[in-house]
Amino acid sequence: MISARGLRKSFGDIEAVRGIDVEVRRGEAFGFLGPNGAGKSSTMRMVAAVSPVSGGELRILGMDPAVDGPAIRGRLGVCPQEDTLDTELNVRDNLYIYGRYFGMPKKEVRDRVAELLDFVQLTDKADAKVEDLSGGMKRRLTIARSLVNRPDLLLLDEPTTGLDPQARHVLWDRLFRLKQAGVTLVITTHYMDEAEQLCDRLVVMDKGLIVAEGSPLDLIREHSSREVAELRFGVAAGGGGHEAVAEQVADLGERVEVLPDRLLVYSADGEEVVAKTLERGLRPVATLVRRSTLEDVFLRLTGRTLVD
Ligand SMILES: Nc1ncnc2c1ncn2[C@@H]1O[C@H](COP(=O)(O)OP(=O)(O)OP(=O)(O)O)[C@@H](O)[C@H]1O
Repeated sequence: MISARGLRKSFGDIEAVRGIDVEVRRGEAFGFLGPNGAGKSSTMRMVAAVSPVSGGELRILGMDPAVDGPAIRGRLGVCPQEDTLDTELNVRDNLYIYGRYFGMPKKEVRDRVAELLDFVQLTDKADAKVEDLSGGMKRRLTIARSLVNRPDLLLLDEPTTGLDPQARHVLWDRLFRLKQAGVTLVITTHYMDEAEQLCDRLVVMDKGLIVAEGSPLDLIREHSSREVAELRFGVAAGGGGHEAVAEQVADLGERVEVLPDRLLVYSADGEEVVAKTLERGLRPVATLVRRSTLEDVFLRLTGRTLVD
């Protein structure tokens, strides 16, 4: 569906995307995971054929965006980072106008709008003003709008940023259903839980480059341990702070990361790390044992957290 080789994007001196290779296959949910400024949106805008490629090669649905931009845009669904709904129009008309824009006959658009309102669970809001919708409803309406032309490929730029947990879950459920219906999804996110929930495969981006690629599970297996023991010490406990304690527990795991407020000890058995820490007379004020996540993968590969 998408094939990129050495893809680049520059804005003057700023190199937002510095040569990336990506293959997105039909029917998969593919993610671009990375912190703010990693180059995800810049990549997405090139894939949406709305921002010219600065270097390398890009094919979308087998076409070259420099030549076939309008044809590509006609077959894509795009859900941008910011809602760009028409606040003058009600919910139904936001979809209707969009369908007409694609040149669909009136009757067909009306049927499609009804179908989409049902899909995004906004049928009872059809006559409501956009400004009266919650953030989650607006996002769902934006997704419905991006589906008007029955795209094979749907691009979602940070679909759940700013939504509360419940609204995020509702949205994830809708996206999951789209995937089941055979729509290829490309998602950018800086939420590792979103990437884990939705993506079959993903690339981890940092500073315009891809630093890792694979399924969420493979990436975790490859770059992290099974479990992580998080140890938080009081300021006085270690004398030299978490750095000093880190040296005393370094042999308990495969690796230790020192964050400003806690230590992360990577090991196959986190409970054992906690037990041995206590045996050594160290007294953390809080402990937590959890499984490794994509956040740990990102920390391992870049030395930073996704929200840095
Ligand atoms: N139109 C633009 N003009 C100048 N610089 C830009 C432009 N768009 C993006 N950039 C810069 O390119 C880099 C990558 O930005 P981009 O928006 O692609 O990252 P991102 O991973 O999507 O981050 P975010 O999550 O904040 O959207 C950043 O340094 C950004 O400031």
